[in-house]
Formats: sequence, structure tokens, C-alpha cells
Amino acid sequence: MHKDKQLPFKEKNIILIGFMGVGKTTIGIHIAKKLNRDFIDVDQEIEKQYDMPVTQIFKTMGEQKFRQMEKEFIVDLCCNSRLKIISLGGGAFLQEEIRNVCLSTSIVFFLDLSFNLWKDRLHLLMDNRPVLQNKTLEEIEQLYYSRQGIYALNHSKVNTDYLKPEEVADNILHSLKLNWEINEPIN
Ligand SMILES: Nc1ncnc2c1ncn2[C@@H]1O[C@H](COP(=O)(O)OP(=O)(O)O)[C@@H](O)[C@H]1O
Ligand SMILES: O=C(O)C1=C[C@@H](OP(=O)(O)O)[C@@H](O)[C@H](O)C1
Ligand SMILES: [Mg+2]
Repeated sequence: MHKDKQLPFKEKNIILIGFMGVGKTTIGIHIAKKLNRDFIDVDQEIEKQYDMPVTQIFKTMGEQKFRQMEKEFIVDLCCNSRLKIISLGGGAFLQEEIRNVCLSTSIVFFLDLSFNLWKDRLHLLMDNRPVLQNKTLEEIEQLYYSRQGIYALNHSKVNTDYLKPEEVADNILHSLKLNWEINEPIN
């Protein structure tokens, strides 16, 4: 739809990135509601398409196949949609093609949560995040820090420490509104 032409700033998709469990899905839903826009969670879309949870996709088809599906879905979405609120899976941004298409077409917010606070959420994630399974806390901490450089490639970083999902959504909306005004003033 807009491969060669940039969309007006206000029409660009908004994309949330960050480590597993930081709240991309939860906060994305809040933002979409507040802006009255469609919400798309990439993992949920892949799950619908294959009629199985991500954990099962990893088991039966392997991680590489999941990464391929993830890439195809995100590239298509970025090139052929607008005005969407999109939550990526935490590993998606590791793929260069995904980073490039997201950063060149959309507004990318990195949701940051310090590891100390993230640890308290581990029990909520262990069962349905295949990447965490069979790892020690030390290995998970290494994975967390090894990905921070990749997440640093964003348009805006948002701190989520000690904030409720709705508060983070409000902070993102505030920042968006300021940017919309700066990029496209009313007069
Ligand atoms: N700001 C927050 N404070 C407390 N719990 C949260 C917050 N954001 C998300 N959660 C919880 O953490 C878990 C993971 O959230 P989720 O939105 O699925 O993260 P992600 O999509 O980044 O993996 C969920 O159980 C969710 O309710
Ligand atoms: O970080 C990762 O490699 C993954 C994160 C998950 O999404 P969330 O970040 O929404 O948990 C999901 O895509 C899959 O389990 C792999
Ligand atoms: Mg998610």
C-alpha cells in the first residue's frame, strides 16, 4: 500500500517491542481502546492462523518456522496497513528485516522494565513462553541483557517500572499526541 511513500505521521502504525512479559500485549490493548483503533497481536494472529498456541508451534514445527511466519506476517502488516496498534513477540526484533520494516514504516515504542521487577512476573510466563522453558534464572537474565541492544533500536523508550498497564498506555498516548502536534501542526 505505501511501499514507496511515507504515510502521514498520524496514520502510521504504532508498534510495541520489548522483552517477554513487559506488557506489550496488555498495554497494546489499552492504547487501541483509547485511540479507538484496531489492535493486532502478532503471536495471537499466528496462533489463529495455525490453530495452536505458540508453545505447540515451537514443539511441532520448530522455532525457525515460527520465526519465518513471524517475519512474513510483520512485513506484510507493515507494508499493507495503517492506523493499527501492533504488539510484537519479544524475539521478533532480533530479525534485521523485521527491524528495518518496522522502523521505516511505523512508530516503534520500546517498553522497558528492569530485570529486578521483571523477575516477579516470571511465574506468569513460564508455562507459555517456550523460550524460557528449561532455563535457569541466570540464563534468563543473560538472555534479557543480551537483547537490550536490539531493543535500543526504537523511536521512543517507555519506562514501565512500578506502573499499571493503563498508566503506561497513557504515557505513550501523551508522547504520541505531542509528536503528532510537532510533526503535523494544525496550522
Ligand atoms: N504494568 C504491568 N504491571 C503488572 N503486571 C503486568 C503489567 N503489564 C503486564 N502485566 C502482566 O504480565 C503478564 C505478561 O503481560 P503481556 O502483556 O502478555 O506481556 P508481553 O506481551 O510483553 O509478553 C500478564 O500476566 C500481564 O497481566
Ligand atoms: O521473546 C521471544 O523470543 C518470544 C516472545 C513471545 O512473545 P511475548 O514477548 O509477547 O511474550 C512469543 O513471540 C514467543 O514465545 C517467543
Ligand atoms: Mg505478547
